[in-house]
Amino acid sequence: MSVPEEETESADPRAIVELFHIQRSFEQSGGPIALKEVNLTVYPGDFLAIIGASGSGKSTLLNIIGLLDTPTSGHLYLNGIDVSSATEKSRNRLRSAFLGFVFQASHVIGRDSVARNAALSLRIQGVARKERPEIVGYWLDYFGLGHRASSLGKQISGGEKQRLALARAVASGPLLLLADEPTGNLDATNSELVIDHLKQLNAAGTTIIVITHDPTVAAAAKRQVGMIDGSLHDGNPHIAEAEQLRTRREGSNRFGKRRPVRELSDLISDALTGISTSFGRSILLIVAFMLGIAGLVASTGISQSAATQISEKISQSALDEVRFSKTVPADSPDLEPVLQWVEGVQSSLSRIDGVVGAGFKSVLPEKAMTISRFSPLSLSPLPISNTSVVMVDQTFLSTNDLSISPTTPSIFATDTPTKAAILGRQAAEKLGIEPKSTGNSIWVSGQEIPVVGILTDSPRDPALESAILLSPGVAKASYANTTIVVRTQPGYPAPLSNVLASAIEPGNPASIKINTVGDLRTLARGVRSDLSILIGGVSVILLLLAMLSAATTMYVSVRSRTSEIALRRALGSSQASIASLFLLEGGFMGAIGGLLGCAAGSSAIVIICIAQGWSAVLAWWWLPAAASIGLATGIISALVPALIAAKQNPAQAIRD
Ligand SMILES: Nc1ncnc2c1ncn2[C@@H]1O[C@H](COP(=O)(O)OP(=O)(O)OP(=O)(O)O)[C@@H](O)[C@H]1O
Repeated sequence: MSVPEEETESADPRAIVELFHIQRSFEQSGGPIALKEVNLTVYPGDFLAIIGASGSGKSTLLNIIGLLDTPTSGHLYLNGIDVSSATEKSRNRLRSAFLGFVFQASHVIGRDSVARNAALSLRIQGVARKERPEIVGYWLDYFGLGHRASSLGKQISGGEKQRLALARAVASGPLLLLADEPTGNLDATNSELVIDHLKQLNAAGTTIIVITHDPTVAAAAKRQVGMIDGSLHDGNPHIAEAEQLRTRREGSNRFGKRRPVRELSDLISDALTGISTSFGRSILLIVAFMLGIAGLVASTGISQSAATQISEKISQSALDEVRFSKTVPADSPDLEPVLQWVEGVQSSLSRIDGVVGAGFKSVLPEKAMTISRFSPLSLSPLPISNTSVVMVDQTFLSTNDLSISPTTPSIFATDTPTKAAILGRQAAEKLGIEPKSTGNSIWVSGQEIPVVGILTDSPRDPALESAILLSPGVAKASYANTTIVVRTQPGYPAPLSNVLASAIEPGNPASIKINTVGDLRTLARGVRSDLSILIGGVSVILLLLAMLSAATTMYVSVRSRTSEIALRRALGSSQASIASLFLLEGGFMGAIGGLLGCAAGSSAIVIICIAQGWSAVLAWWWLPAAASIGLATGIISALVPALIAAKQNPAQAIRD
């Protein structure tokens, strides 16, 4: 923007507003040249009416004087300061310190009280909380609204709203009051009231520029200028007792100079009011965050509880158990040689110090046999699935602390040809066999096998409670995963694991794979992390969905609050404080969702653990962690809506 040197020098130090060759063109956005070479000087104490036909450029001029819009070229001075190229930040500060606005629409915030609406400009200006009631009280009384102070903005009449807009505009003590069609929406009586108030304010020292179609308003002003097609007519400077009036601004000056204070509590209370206004919308968002975070908490807690459970059981076995397995060649799947090998191993182990007993366990692949409750000949078989089938021997049963009802049967010895089955508690349930009933049998690959007992508890190997245990000989073949579980005296597993392989297979110790409990601990950790990855993954997806829906809802909310945002900007709110308002709203909803999610997730953990008979793992720090995650996700989802709100053009938004 280039301005001739002499014009810059000609700035009149007594003027409150000076415009030199101001142009505003909307040609780039397909619009007209709204202002052409406008020159205007306004002195303190002036009451200037700008009159003109619709579309002549009045609002554009007022927006430029009010620093809501920038001219395409020309120079603008406010109170002697060249603001033509002022930064966004100083324009905000100048608006808040020097200017008051009244628009055709009163832009009263319906959900806030009348007093809170009137205090908006003071909050933005940074007037301390404790000083506000006196100022607000004075101006509400001045405009005849003292008795409505605690009513909601939406409860007062149109005339009262416009007087409230006047109170809000002058409460911050502006040097210059800009009014854009202030009586445009009012009936004759209310228009008269507003005109009287404008006159009184001017008489008390407030400089006023009003744009209007209304001849009564124009007549009330001390000076009128016409606007035709973007040019001012009779816009010559008119000095109105400038020096006396400069010192006569009674109402605005009565409260003296104030040091601005940024009250965080204002931002917080604005954000909370925003949340409570659209209560239903806020509740839905909070529930969305709650579900995501409840899932995260539950996944952490359930996987930790499960892992603790497994670890406890493994720790029990840690002191007195070694497992080893031998790979059976795939081309020799016959059971007989395996059983002979097991017997040989058992007899050599019985000579080793510290060995209490060595049981045999072979997990049979599900596909190798069909299991059903009834004879496949009498009924079409309804094979059960997802149940592991394990072949075990007598020693395994007696050395693994199993609780079997009615009693531990002795017919599982490897040298006894008897075929029998013991059903894990959960497998019996699946097959429809009552725990206390006797004389049952099941069908395994077409042969009837009597059920000799129900396994009610297996603390060392909990997986057996959902398995079917068969005696040796039921299956025709053995399979690759045959394990010998050696129960030792306490403290023996470690030294034994070093010597077992060569004691059993002196010729080929490498064919024996020893599993110490340490390996199982790694397995338990693996189980825990797999479980938490699975549940945690689902929760993260839930949380992302919550963020997406929060972002969409907040975007809609920004769109519906255009007028409020524009008003705040007009009163001097910075882009950053508009953005922080929405970020804080998102953050609050996220944090509340996080706290509720923590409560819901912890309850889920407790319920699941009680049902499983586990001890629940809960930690106090989940509460602050969940609140922080909620806060962070809430803020992240509010980012885009907050940026959109902050970037809103106030001049455009006021028109909308
Ligand atoms: N953001 C914009 N983009 C394009 N054109 C615009 C924009 N703002 C204003 N205009 C145009 O500039 C011209 C002047 O508009 P302005 O609103 O200042 O007139 P006005 O005298 O205040 O009219 P009214 O009395 O009806 O409010 C109009 O032709 C208008 O369409």
